[in-house]
This record gives sequence, C-alpha cells and structure tokens, in this order.
Amino acid sequence: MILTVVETDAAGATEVSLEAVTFARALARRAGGPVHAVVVGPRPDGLVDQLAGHGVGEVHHATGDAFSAYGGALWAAAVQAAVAAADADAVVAPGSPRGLEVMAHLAARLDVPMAANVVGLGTEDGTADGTDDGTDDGGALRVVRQVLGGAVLEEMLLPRRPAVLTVAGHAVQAEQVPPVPVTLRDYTPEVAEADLVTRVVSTEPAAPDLSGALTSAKVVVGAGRGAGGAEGFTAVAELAELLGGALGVSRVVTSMGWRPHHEQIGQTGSRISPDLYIACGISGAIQHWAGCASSKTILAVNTDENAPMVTKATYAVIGDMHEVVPAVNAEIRRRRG
Ligand SMILES: Cc1cc2nc3c(=O)[nH]c(=O)nc-3n(C[C@H](O)[C@H](O)[C@H](O)COP(=O)(O)OP(=O)(O)OC[C@H]3O[C@@H](n4cnc5c(N)ncnc54)[C@H](O)[C@@H]3O)c2cc1C
Repeated sequence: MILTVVETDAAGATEVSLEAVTFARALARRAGGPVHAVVVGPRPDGLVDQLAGHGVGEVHHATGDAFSAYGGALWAAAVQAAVAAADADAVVAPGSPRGLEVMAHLAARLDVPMAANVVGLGTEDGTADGTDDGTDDGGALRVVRQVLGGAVLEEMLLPRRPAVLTVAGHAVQAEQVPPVPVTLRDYTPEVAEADLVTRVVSTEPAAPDLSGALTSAKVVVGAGRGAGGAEGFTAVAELAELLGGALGVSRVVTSMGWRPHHEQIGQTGSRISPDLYIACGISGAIQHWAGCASSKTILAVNTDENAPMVTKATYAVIGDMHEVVPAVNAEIRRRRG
C-alpha cells in the first residue's frame, strides 16, 4: 500500500498534493497495492470525494485539538500512526516546505532513508527512464531525484520499508481517474510533549507582494541586473500579471535591494518548474540556472546573444528588455481588446 500525505487549503487538496497522489498511483500500479491518503487537521468539505476521483481508496484523517495547527514533528507523528495502521510500503508527500519537513521527521522516526524531490522511478538496470517498476530484487525502491537545486539528477536506492519520499513540484501532472470507492477513517494519534515543541501558534496575512506563489506558478517572468534598478520592474511585473504568473528575480536584484529575497530564483532562492519562464536581463549563471532548469519552456530576453541563458533557452529575443517587454505587454492588451 502506498500512503500519500495530502496538504489542503480552503478549496481541497493542493495541486502539488494531487501530483503526489498521481505519482503514488503510478508506484502502486507497478509495485502493487492500493493508494491511501493521510490528512492531518481540518478537512475541507468535498475532500474525500476529490481524492476518490484521484484513485485514493482510503483516507486516514488525523483529528484532535493538537492538530488544529501545523507542526512538523506533530504531523509526522500523525503520519507515522497511519503508516503503522495501514502497514504502508511507501510514503509519498509533495515536495512543498511542509511535505519536506514532515517527511524528514518521519524518516528519522522510522530510521529509514528519505529521498527528496523525486521526479521518477529508476529501473533495475540503473537507467532512469521512469518506465520500469523501479523495484529491484531485494524489494528496494529505486528513484530518480533532483539534487543541487535541480541541476543534477541522481538515482537513489531506498532499501528499507517503508520507502519515504517527496515528489518535486510539477515533476508529474495531477491526473484524475474514474472515482473509486473510498473509506474515511478518522483517528486521533497520541501526541508526545516533544512533538509540540515547534508548532504554528499564530498566523498573519503576508504583506501583499507581486511574487505570487512563485514555486507553483505556471508562468514566471524573471528579471535580473538588466532591469537596471528598483524602478525597472514595472513592465515585467505587468507582464507577469497579464499572464497570470509570478515575478521572479536573480540574486543581483535581491543583493542590490531592488526586490525582496522571497522573489529570488536559484540555488539560494526558490526552485521553479513553470510551463513558461521568461528570463529578462538575466545572464543565466549556474546558481540561477539551478533554480530554473526544470522550466518546461524558457524564453530569454537579453542584449547579449552569447549569454548562457540565451544559449540554453528554448527561445530567445535579442534586445533591450525595456523595449521588448513593454511592446509585448502592449500587444497582449491590444489582442485582448
Ligand atoms: C554561493 C552562491 C549562490 C548564488 N545563488 C544565486 C541564486 O540563488 N540566484 C541567482 O540568481 N544567483 C545566485 N548567485 C549569483 C550568480 O552567480 C550570478 O551572479 C547572478 O545570478 C547574476 O545575476 P544577473 O543574471 O541578474 O546579472 P548578470 O550576471 O550581471 O547578468 C545581467 C544580464 O542582463 C543582460 N542585460 C543587461 N542589460 C539588459 C537590457 N537592458 N535588456 C536585456 N538584457 C540586458 C546582460 O547581457 C546579462 O546577460 C549565487 C552566487 C553564489 C556564489
């Protein structure tokens, strides 16, 4: 049985959680057994039916006062109880900040290795085409995962049961299936004092910013030193808004104080995997590339035709971003009437 950790928001399961469920389904199909989900804390209306439409046969719902707020060790305790109750062969979580934290706690508690940012299954002969069942003769699970901020793919063997892993955001596409019969099992895990040491005690709305959910955006418009200064981001921010995307920047931009750090893409910033990354005035240094290499399509806008970002991009416009981007914005607005 494959157990998937599902995070929720007001609308139900988060997109990255449904991607993890889709990955779990592929794993279950090839290794055998059903897919279950574990949900900790408040359960949005319609969640169980939503998960049934993604092939989940049983939802383990951890309830109780302690779970009204998030805590890494706390959630791991709840997941561990579900692992024991359902005798899970593998535990899959989204590669979100919470998913990574909870699975790190879980792996430590179970004394098993953890594979973070998995993008596919490895094969028995060690090739990483993701098409084989990913298991070897000893029952170990072989997975392919991103390391060095996504710049390198590594094959990793998970020899101990249960296999504990997170799925990199947008490494797979969430896919629905015809709904399966689903069982809801409420349970109240025991909570040790130590599991309550670090937990969310209050939340405040974040200050409004243009970054959006950078790591989950389908379109990211990036800008680097070529923006020229703090006042040089108006057009790129507008393009991000027109495309329903998020604004991202290079480290030069955050180091200069032109934009806040949470918008930084790269080794020491966020790792993104959008459908489209438009990189304007960004040279494409390896540390930046580490954060955007998983983008499905890259469009570079740069004055230098030899910039690494230009040579690696799917498409490039050689020109001044201060002329190109406003022209693109105007054309989008014109076509939309
Ligand atoms: C340990 C470490 C960690 C790092 N982590 C990160 C990280 O997480 N993220 C990150 O981004 N960097 C990181 N860096 C920094 C990285 O090495 C580069 O210095 C940085 O990415 C460069 O930013 P940039 O592309 O904006 O600037 P530059 O390298 O200066 O490039 C500017 C580009 O803009 C082009 N340009 C200039 N004017 C225009 C214009 N008007 N129109 C169009 N194009 C124009 C130029 O041709 C050039 O290609 C890290 C470095 C180290 C050592």
